Amino acid sequence: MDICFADSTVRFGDRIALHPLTLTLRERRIGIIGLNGSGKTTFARLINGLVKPTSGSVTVNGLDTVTDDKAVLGQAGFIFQNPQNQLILPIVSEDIALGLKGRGLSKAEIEARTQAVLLRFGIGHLGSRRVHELSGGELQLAALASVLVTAPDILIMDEPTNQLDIRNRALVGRTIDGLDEHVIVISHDLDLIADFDRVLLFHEGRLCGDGPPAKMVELYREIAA
Ligand SMILES: Nc1ncnc2c1ncn2[C@@H]1O[C@H](COP(=O)(O)OP(=O)(O)OP(=O)(O)O)[C@@H](O)[C@H]1O
Repeated sequence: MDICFADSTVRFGDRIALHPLTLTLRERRIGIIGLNGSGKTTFARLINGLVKPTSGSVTVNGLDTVTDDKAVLGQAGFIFQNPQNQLILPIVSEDIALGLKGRGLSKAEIEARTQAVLLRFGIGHLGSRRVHELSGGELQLAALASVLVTAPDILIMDEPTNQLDIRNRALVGRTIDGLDEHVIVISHDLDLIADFDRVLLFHEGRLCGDGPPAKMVELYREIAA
């Protein structure tokens, strides 16, 4: 994985959501922390092209998020804060299979891959369930399966343990630990990112810390005080 921000900025009208930023990300587990409104989601959305830089550029494995936007979406999967908004078909397995449509795969191959990804996350029993009946933890795992079935190199998760109880937080944490993919996680749950390789700290639209988790959490507590 190679994600490069080159003097990238984001403005929404008069508001600067992200001040000029230049950095390269290569680590397998990257956490993003900071106060509400500090620019974390904007930064993460730049990676898969959901937000385009107002100036500067962002490239993912050499692909530009503006000019190669479709290819970038194939490299970087995004799991939104509310996974129920992401799962659009009523039945879990139908939703997972949806990501594989239009790729020239046979029906049998789509079914096999859907089943394989459900088993990978230990949620084979959820395949035939209705999305709106799932618990928060089950929804998070179903969303994970629906994104990872398309085999992205990078997975970006926006507050994956938000609204989860202590048991489901641990489950999602263990699941992230076991993933082969590169993972970038935005989180207010500081335990979740405690063992990550690198943590980025945002404040008022600027990257104000970049380092190991313990150090960045300490700096974050100073900023928040
Ligand atoms: N589409 C948009 N239009 C206008 N302003 C926006 C838009 N998206 C984000 N912003 C603004 O940009 C700033 C950064 O927002 P962002 O969502 O990136 O913060 P965040 O750190 O992810 O916050 P939180 O922890 O609350 O989710 C905020 O001031 C926000 O209001």
